[in-house]
Amino acid sequence: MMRSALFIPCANPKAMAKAATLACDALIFDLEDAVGDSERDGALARLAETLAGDFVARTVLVRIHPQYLGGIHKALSGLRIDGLVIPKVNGVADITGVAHVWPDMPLWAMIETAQGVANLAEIATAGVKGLIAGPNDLRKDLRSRSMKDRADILFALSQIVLYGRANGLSVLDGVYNAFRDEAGFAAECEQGRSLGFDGKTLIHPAQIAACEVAFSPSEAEVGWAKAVVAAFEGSAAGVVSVNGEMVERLHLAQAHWILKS
Ligand SMILES: CC(C)(COP(=O)(O)OP(=O)(O)OC[C@H]1O[C@@H](n2cnc3c(N)ncnc32)[C@H](O)[C@@H]1OP(=O)(O)O)[C@@H](O)C(=O)NCCC(=O)NCCSC(=O)C[C@H](O)C(=O)O
Ligand SMILES: [Mg+2]
Repeated sequence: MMRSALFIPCANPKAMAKAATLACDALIFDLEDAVGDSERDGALARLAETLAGDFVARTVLVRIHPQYLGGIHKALSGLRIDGLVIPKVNGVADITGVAHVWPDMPLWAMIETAQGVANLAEIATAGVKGLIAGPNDLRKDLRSRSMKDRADILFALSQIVLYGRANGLSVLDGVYNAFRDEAGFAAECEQGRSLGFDGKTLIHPAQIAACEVAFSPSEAEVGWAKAVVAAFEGSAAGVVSVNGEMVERLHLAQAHWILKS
């Protein structure tokens, strides 16, 4: 399960000091956009030091800057990293280039350019473990304006889910920039969950709790799942009725998935 994945800017000593204790599903240590050019060496050294410690989060990812991959590999190889996040993936070459330098490392592709969306079919079959939406870069590339309910990038979000699911990959929604806007964030989590995303990338620790609630089954979903399992118990029927609704065996599989989540 990866419901919540928090970006930690490696150039920020206070944020890095908090990383070990943050109770999100995944941490994404960022060496790309959250690090200024003059901060690069210090950020990398701080990350190497931090990765030597333990974390409450189950999964530790590093978002690389492809331009500096050689130095990043040299500084971090042998340290605990569960996967690399590749930003601005336009096509398969962006993935094979990283895999060549860092073989056997699980890779995640950020889909945040027009080319990335257009080439999703090849990116999703290039051996990556997951896809991550990047709404900020995507809007920049598309020259779109942020619209209500993300109407301007909805097609891309749905394509990310579609190609991810078709290839058995994890799919994470993009960040919500207004980190003090709790209601707006909750609504966007709800939308991401409804679109089919497994979880969401975050920029602030205050977003973790609400995100985990949104991407976990609701009480109503658990109630429905239990009722479906009960309805099929000891029954050989292909279809039954639960609370006035048709339920088929495909719903039983869905119910088991909800109860397992
Ligand atoms: C957005 C922020 C710059 C806000 O920071 P700040 O004003 O310092 O917030 P607070 O005062 O509320 O912070 C309270 C304390 O929490 C720590 N903190 C804040 N954010 C994080 C974090 N992400 N991880 C760990 N700790 C964090 C602060 O240091 C404060 O500590 P203390 O003073 O000791 O109490 C900031 O939240 C931030 O930088 N967020 C992450 C930004 C980032 O990583 N950006 C890159 C990834 S997002 C992206 O690239 C999108 C994608 O690619 C796309 O295209 O869409
Ligand atoms: Mg981006």
